[in-house]
Amino acid sequence: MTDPISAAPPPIPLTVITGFLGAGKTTLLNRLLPDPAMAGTAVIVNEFGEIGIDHVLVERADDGVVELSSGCLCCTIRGDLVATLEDLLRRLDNGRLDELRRVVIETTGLADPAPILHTVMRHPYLVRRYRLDGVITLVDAVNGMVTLDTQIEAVKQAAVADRLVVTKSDLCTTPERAAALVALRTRLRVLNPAAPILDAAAGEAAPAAMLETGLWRADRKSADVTAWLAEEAYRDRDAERRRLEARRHADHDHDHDHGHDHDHGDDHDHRHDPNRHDDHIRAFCLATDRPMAAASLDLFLDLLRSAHGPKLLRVKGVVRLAEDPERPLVLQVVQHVVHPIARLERWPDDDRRTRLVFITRDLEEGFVRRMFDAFVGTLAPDTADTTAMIDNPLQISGFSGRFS
Ligand SMILES: Nc1nc2c(ncn2[C@@H]2O[C@H](COP(=O)(O)OP(=O)(O)OP(=O)(O)O)[C@@H](O)[C@H]2O)c(=O)[nH]1
Repeated sequence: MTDPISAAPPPIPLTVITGFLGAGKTTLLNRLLPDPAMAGTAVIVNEFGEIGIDHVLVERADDGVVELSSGCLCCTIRGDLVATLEDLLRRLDNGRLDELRRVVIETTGLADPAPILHTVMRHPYLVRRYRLDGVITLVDAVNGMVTLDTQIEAVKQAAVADRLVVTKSDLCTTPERAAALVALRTRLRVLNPAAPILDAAAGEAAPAAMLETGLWRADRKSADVTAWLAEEAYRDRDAERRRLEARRHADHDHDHDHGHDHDHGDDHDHRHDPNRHDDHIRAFCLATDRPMAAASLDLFLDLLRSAHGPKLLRVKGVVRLAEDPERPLVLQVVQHVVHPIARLERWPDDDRRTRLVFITRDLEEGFVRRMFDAFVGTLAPDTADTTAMIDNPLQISGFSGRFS
């Protein structure tokens, strides 16, 4: 595997901006694009419907805009997305484009970002020329709570984000709305413990806070594994989630006892639905000191992918391979697609453990942890060890030896 750090030309960072309908994606982009830090940025917008208002707004701020107007980016025009990304490279390579320092893709409000990421990760050429920098998800301070209650897509968008941007907090001027904003931020923190939450109205959603969120720092010379994985953020997450759930249920019981009507109009009581989509989302980090054989890693991921692919919203991590422990393998998984990003030349700091961050839907941490322990050789009672799993041909689905 080649190391993209040393390969030339360096891959172009790609940022995906998601957020539910009307969350403020175009508004934020328009505010960002004139910033000198955004020079050399191409924006790919897609339209839902015929009226190209997004296009007009964005084009005013930047010439390098390509509009995709044939439908929703996630389901109908991935071919167009590939063509657009290829065309940008062509224009760069033959000098028609002076520079291409970054590509920003604004998705429709309904889009699941995974297929967009797959488009690049699975394309043999694009994956060498572009690198995913990050997913930025916008959440509306006024409507966000109800959107999260009702739309699983919105929950997934928030869960997989590298940065969360709360918009329209300037409208939270009543005590009720201010309290609802606090509750929304708490909910987002539990849903996605690692992503910083930026307040757009307070000017926090600036390029410096939102870009270069990936593994590589701007100078491309070093990888910041600790910041990328934000492993420590996951440690308190479960306790916080349990605390929140207990409070929600207590409030729910209390409201029932007092016969409250839960329809509060604009102020949207966040406590009214005990079966919220969030309860299906898990975010956790697995770590081990023990080096992992390439075949074990391969098998571990293959088993997870083949049996539970759609439940793996996002996995990212570094792996200490038994065969080459000094050069960590960096990988990223989005649903069923595994993307080994690179082999680093050395560990960037003293922490040389394998660390994998998981964001899952309807996939319990305990299940993944037990499987992981078996593959790294940390045996627990009543758990199959790696040999048993490898010896059982029924378990080996699509074994490919990818990392050996
Ligand atoms: N008060 C306030 N209004 C905002 C803010 N951000 C966006 N808006 C308004 O919210 C509305 C929707 O904003 P857009 O930027 O069009 O939202 P979008 O996410 O691009 O919308 P779609 O493309 O339809 O998904 C517009 O009327 C914006 O002016 C904000 O921070 N504060």
